[in-house]
Parts: sequence; structure tokens; C-alpha cells
Amino acid sequence: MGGYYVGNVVQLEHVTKKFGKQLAVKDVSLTIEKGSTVAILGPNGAGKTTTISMMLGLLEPTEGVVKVFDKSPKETIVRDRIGAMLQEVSIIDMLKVREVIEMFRSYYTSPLQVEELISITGLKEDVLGKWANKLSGGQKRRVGFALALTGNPDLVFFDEPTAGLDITARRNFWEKVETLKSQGKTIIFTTHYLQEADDFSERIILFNNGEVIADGKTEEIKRNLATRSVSFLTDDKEVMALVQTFHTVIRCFEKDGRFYIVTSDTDAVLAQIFQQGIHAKDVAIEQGRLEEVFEHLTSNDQEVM
Ligand SMILES: Nc1ncnc2c1ncn2[C@@H]1O[C@H](COP(=O)(O)OP(=O)(O)OP(=O)(O)O)[C@@H](O)[C@H]1O
Repeated sequence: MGGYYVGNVVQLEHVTKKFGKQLAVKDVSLTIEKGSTVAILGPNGAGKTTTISMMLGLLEPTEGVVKVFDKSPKETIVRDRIGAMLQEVSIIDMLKVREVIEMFRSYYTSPLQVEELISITGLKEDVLGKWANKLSGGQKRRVGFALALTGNPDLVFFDEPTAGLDITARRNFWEKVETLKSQGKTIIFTTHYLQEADDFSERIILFNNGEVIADGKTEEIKRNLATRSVSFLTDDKEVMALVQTFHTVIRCFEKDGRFYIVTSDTDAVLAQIFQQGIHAKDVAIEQGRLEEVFEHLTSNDQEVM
């Protein structure tokens, strides 16, 4: 069939999803290779969850084709190889955690042993005996993680796996994901913490308004799209108008009280700041960061030049 080759785990061909008149995903085509770790990024409402739900076979595309392991993700043989930890963890309330895990194990052909799941996910033994509806947020997340891995999947989805977790829990989670990576599993995740994408993904697919607006190796995206910036604090009201006349300025914006100038030449910008007598305090030069690429590509309406 078509352009499929054996290294592709996921393939989307001209996929569109509408909810009534709402166009959530627009004509997205992409492939994801076996063994890769891919971050799907984008602002709220960009279409990330909808896209993942279609990859999981939970939603039907309105147009286009979604294939996972060269088949419809609805097929049992495909589901058997997929695990997912979604944003909304709805754990069955009337069961204890161990029973929920056993139930999930029964869905799969070759599930992991409960002991293995405990060791991979760091789930505590005593949590197994708790009622699923009595868990803390962090415990729930760990159970969700264990459920995602129950079938020993080749392809794992994590939709905002670390949202709301503290820094230690986040670090713990990603350490475990590193182990999964080293086992050759294909990992697809979304996150609002761009540093996580920077640290753990090999590839970034950036969504905005339902479309893919950037797709490439994480390093390349940063190298090609991130530029350096000069930032400072100022109470100079004229600064915006002045800076716009500078050479080499790509754009400028204000964030959290700091004024940022994105530029191809930080030296030239610094010289101009002082020549023009701009009252700049706490001047800093920053290497391009993923945040900046993200902001540049997705926040058209917030740009000031
Ligand atoms: N079941 C639904 N019914 C109607 N509209 C929906 C539904 N699910 C998503 N949408 C809409 O589709 C668009 C894409 O939503 P989606 O949840 O995929 O975005 P997202 O990138 O995952 O956002 P977030 O980061 O907030 O999770 C949004 O405008 C959303 O309101």
C-alpha cells in the first residue's frame, strides 16, 4: 500500500477532523518511525489530543487515513501493541488498583507481570490494595502509567504526562521513559513544558490551529528557528518604537516585564541600545531556546512587530 515502509509505526495521510463546524485538525500528513521519540507540541486547542485520539482509534478522522502498524488502529492486533496514558484518567471506581491492573492485563495477549509493572513504573506495593477512587493525583498518574505499559506495548502515547507533577515526580517519570526508549519502543508525547521536549524528544511536531507548522529533529528545529535575543528591563515608554528602527531586529516582544529583542546580531543591537540612550537595566543575552521558536511560530496575534 502506498508509501508505507516497514520502519513506519504511524502514518497519517491528509487527515482532517471536524467536530460539527469546528475544524480541529486540518489536512495533516505525517509518518512516525519505529523507535523514535516524538514530542507533539502546540498551544491549547491546537489539535494535539484530537490527533493522538485518532492515532489510538478513539476518534475517526472526518477525512483521510490513519494507520498504525500499517493497519487501522481499531484492529485488535494493533491495539495489542499500543499503550496510552491520556489526560483524563478515568479509573474504574469500584475496583482496587490491583484489580484494575489485572483487568487491563486480561485485554492483552502478552501482558507484563504485575511485579514488572511495579518495577518499571515505581508504583508502590501498598497502592495496589487501595480503592482506585481513593488515590492522590500523583498515585493516579502512576497507575495510569502502569496501565499504559500493561500490554508491553511497542508504541506508547503520553498526553501531558507530567502536568501538575512536582519536579521530582517529573524527573522520575522521564527516567522511566528513558528506559522505555532504550528498549526500542516508539514514544509519542505531548507536553506544555518545552524543556521536556528539548530534553527527551528526537523530533518535534508543532501544531497550531489544527495544522502542522513545524516538523523536524529537535536539534534542527532549534538550530534553524531559534535566534539569539537581547532582553532587559526598562521603564522607557518609547522603547518599542525606537527598537523597531534598529537594524538586524527580527522581532521584539514583552514578557513578564522584560523586553526581548530577537536578532541575528546581538552585538549590533547592544550597540544601538546604548547609542540611543535607552534606559536598559539587567541586560541579558540568551541563546535561542525552544520557547522562543514556539512563541515565534504560534503566537502571531501577540507579536508586536
Ligand atoms: N469532542 C469535541 N467536541 C467539540 N470540539 C472539540 C472536541 N474535542 C476537541 N475539540 C476542539 O478541537 C480543537 C482541538 O482540540 P484538542 O483538544 O485536540 O487540542 P489540544 O492541542 O490537545 O489542546 P490542549 O493542549 O488544551 O489539550 C479545539 O478547538 C477544541 O475545542
